[in-house]
Amino acid sequence: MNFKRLDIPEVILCQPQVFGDDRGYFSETFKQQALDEFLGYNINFCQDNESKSGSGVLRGLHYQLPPFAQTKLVRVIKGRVLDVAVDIRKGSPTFGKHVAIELSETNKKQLLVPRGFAHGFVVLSEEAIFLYKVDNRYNPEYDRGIAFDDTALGIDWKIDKSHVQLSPKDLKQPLFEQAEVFDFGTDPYK
Ligand SMILES: Cc1cn([C@H]2C[C@H](O)[C@@H](COP(=O)(O)OP(=O)(O)O[C@H]3O[C@@H](C)C(=O)[C@@H](O)[C@H]3O)O2)c(=O)[nH]c1=O
Repeated sequence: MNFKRLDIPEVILCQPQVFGDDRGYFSETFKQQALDEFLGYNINFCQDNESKSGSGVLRGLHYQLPPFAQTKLVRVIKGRVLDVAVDIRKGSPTFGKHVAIELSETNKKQLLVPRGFAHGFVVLSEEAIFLYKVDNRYNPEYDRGIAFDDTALGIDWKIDKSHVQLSPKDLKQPLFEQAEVFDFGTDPYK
């Protein structure tokens, strides 16, 4: 597994090694020790999630407030998505900035999205199956969102807005300015 810090350095691109042969391929998709060594400490993932979505489905932007904030390790096993992480850590030098990266069944890239980031993705293929680990359990009372199309965030979702499909919840998410943000401290993974 190779790790690379992105423009917001706490967001980490994880690229697994793939061993192809006549049978197909083998790949380690998660290795606790490798991640711990890269970060210098341990993230305790406690829940695995999977979602399937059709073309144009956009889920996000979502986050949970402390004490239920979540680190997410996300990947795609079918299709391709544009994945976005927005820094909502009050006081952060990159507050309000985002990273966007294509994740697909072909490139096998994974994104480590820290606590204190709002996360979302849009499906660019006919269908996508999205898998992710989280390090804190789901708690709907602490679940929050931000409007994906808030111009203050300036996210290019690489898809015509008329093709975007949202859940009823995501249709009425607040603007970033109105969103509940929090000081997540200096170490977003802890
Ligand atoms: C996220 C989640 C949802 N649910 C339930 C609640 C609801 O009935 C149903 C669908 O929930 P949602 O509409 O919130 O699902 P979804 O829009 O897929 O929410 C997800 O979006 C992506 C972008 C994320 O980053 C995730 O953390 C999560 O917020 O599943 C759980 O039981 N556990 C969970 O961990």
